[in-house]
Amino acid sequence: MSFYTASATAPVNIATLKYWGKRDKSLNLPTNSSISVTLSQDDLRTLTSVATSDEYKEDILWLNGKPESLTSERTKACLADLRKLRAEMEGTDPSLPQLSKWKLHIVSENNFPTAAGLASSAAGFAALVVAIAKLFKLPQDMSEISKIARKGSGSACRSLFGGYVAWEMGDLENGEDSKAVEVAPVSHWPTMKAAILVVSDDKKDTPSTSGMQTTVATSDLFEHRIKNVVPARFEEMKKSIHDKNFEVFGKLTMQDSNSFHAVCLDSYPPIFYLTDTSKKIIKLVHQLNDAEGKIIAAYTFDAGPNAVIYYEQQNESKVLGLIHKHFSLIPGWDKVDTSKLETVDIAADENIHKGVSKLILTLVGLGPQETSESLISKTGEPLST
Ligand SMILES: Nc1ncnc2c1ncn2[C@@H]1O[C@H](COP(=O)(O)OP(=O)(O)OP(=O)(O)O)[C@@H](O)[C@H]1O
Ligand SMILES: C[C@@](O)(CCOP(=O)(O)OP(=O)(O)O)CC(=O)O
Repeated sequence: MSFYTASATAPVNIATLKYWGKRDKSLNLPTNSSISVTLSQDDLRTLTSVATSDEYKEDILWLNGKPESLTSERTKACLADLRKLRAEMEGTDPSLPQLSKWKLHIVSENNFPTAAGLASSAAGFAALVVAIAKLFKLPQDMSEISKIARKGSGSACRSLFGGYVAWEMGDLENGEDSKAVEVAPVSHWPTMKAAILVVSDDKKDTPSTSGMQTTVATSDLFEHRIKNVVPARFEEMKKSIHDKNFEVFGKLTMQDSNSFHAVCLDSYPPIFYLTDTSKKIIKLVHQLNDAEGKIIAAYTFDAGPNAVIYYEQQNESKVLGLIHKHFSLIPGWDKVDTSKLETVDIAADENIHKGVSKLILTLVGLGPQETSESLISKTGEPLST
């Protein structure tokens, strides 16, 4: 029996300029370009192992220990593209094993809640595509591979790079120019940190895909957003990253989160992702920035109520001081010497912590990594971990 295997890890990314709207649903082509920060895999990551053998009977995926369907059009599109690239290599070099014709066994684990608005689909599809690209020894660069991950989940294309990443929407109908590119590596601005307040890790109400479709079909504000707001913001945000200008970056990040949730509300029927707790957190961040007289913290919310608060290392004592004042009772403080945090005198509803289940403290991080750690046995079954 012939057996080949490879494993890769991939990070979560949280957009600071949101992707919301598709111009082509099957190719996952967006109506606007977007920007994100890749988060450290020490805290949030997917590990995916893939194996192929001439004896496997079917493609199988085990996600977090359970068999998961591989029949979705999106996953099929990713596997078909990867096999096509491998088949091209085999066509030019007949000595290569015919991996493109064999079935795949895939074992994947997320070290954080799946489908809870923490971008599991982004890390998941990025890890899947990178692991198979390694297995097939594909020569394509990460931007090329990002076009395949994009077909799995739009935001996944941005998880192909570390640091600061843009997804250029492109304008070709076949999507060949709709790809992720690096804006700047982690080393350019390594002091960017993120505090994630997990407001709910239940599965969310309106999935991103259907939410976007409703918005594109019904919101007038959305037209304004994609034509008049995002194009200039995309350039300004890239510049703020190049300049390491947190004041500009933070303001644009908060404005874009608000703009995205405004078009959700303007959809018909309206889509609500922010909860009362999310709104109270927004208010706290504005109060902190007002008290400082400048922007030192910036919130952003995806298609769910969880708050991601970006800040720079040099302001950690103040930003975490505020968060600790209100959320000291929730788990997630083990990495911090809380006695050293600044006392920040900003009041909020005394029960605000009850809406939050945990805190994840993380920072900007690297892109996908090949790893020798494997989740799959020689017989192609998940290894118990
Ligand atoms: N490790 C993985 N490997 C393959 N697919 C995955 C993996 N993790 C998640 N997915 C896919 O992504 C789906 C979850 O995507 P969904 O968009 O609902 O949630 P999310 O990505 O956590 O939230 P959001 O996109 O709003 O941040 C899962 O049901 C699964 O199909
Ligand atoms: C609000 C967002 O997080 C939406 C992400 O949407 P998805 O990438 O999950 O959508 P699909 O392409 O349909 O899989 C904003 C963002 O990440 O840019």
